[in-house]
Amino acid sequence: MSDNIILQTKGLGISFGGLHAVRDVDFVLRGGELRCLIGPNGAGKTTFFRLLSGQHTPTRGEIIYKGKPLGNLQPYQIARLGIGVKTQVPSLFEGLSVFENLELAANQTFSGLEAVSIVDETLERISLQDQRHTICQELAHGQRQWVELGQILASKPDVALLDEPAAGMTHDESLKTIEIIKEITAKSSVVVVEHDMDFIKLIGERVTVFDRGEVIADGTFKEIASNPQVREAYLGRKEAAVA
Ligand SMILES: Nc1ncnc2c1ncn2[C@@H]1O[C@H](COP(=O)(O)OP(=O)(O)OP(=O)(O)O)[C@@H](O)[C@H]1O
Repeated sequence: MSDNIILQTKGLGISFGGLHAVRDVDFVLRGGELRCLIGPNGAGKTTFFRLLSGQHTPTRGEIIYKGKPLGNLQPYQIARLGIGVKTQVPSLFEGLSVFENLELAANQTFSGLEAVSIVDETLERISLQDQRHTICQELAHGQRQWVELGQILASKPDVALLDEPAAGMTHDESLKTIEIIKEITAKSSVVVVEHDMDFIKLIGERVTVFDRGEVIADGTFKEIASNPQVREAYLGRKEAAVA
């Protein structure tokens, strides 16, 4: 892997009919990096995320993971290669406990006592030690999101793709979520897709901005917040201004 690049796209694109939802995207994620993807509604963030996770097949370009083209793999095959995904659609086993859900995730990579010890450690990191035997369907919204992030923590993938991990959370829950994401980054390179600017500002890491399917800016939050093209992309759609 040159320059510690773990995941890369070259000229990546997908069209739906005549609409270029993602167009000619060159993207580089390095080992240990936490990258945020933002953009106004319809910018192509989720579509790009789905291309990376195998939920969509590119119509152009390629995705290179650990130096090799991914090809047209199914999501489960991509997961087996070490790319963990948290989508907006809940993926918990509702009738199982928090512990059991985390154990299933840990067992993707670890077994026996090691897996159990990783689950214990994960319960602490997501602050749900007291809910270890609670059935997931009884959890509050924020806690469910944390169990899903805990599944990523427990399986320790090489790359973690997180789509709107703080959706529907209170401010305090979002702060806890940022802590968990930083814990994930200790073991995995992470991509976070998010439309909430305050959340991105609080994460305080490098940001890539999408608009109309293309990358229009890349840099620190401060850099992208003062970028005229980024401000135009947001303000032009009468959405929240970049703070
Ligand atoms: N399966 C699909 N078929 C047709 N058009 C699609 C499909 N998925 C996405 N699109 C279109 O592609 C464009 C990009 O959508 P996408 O959901 O990726 O944007 P986004 O940046 O994630 O926006 P949001 O923040 O609103 O979720 C939009 O115009 C959307 O309507």
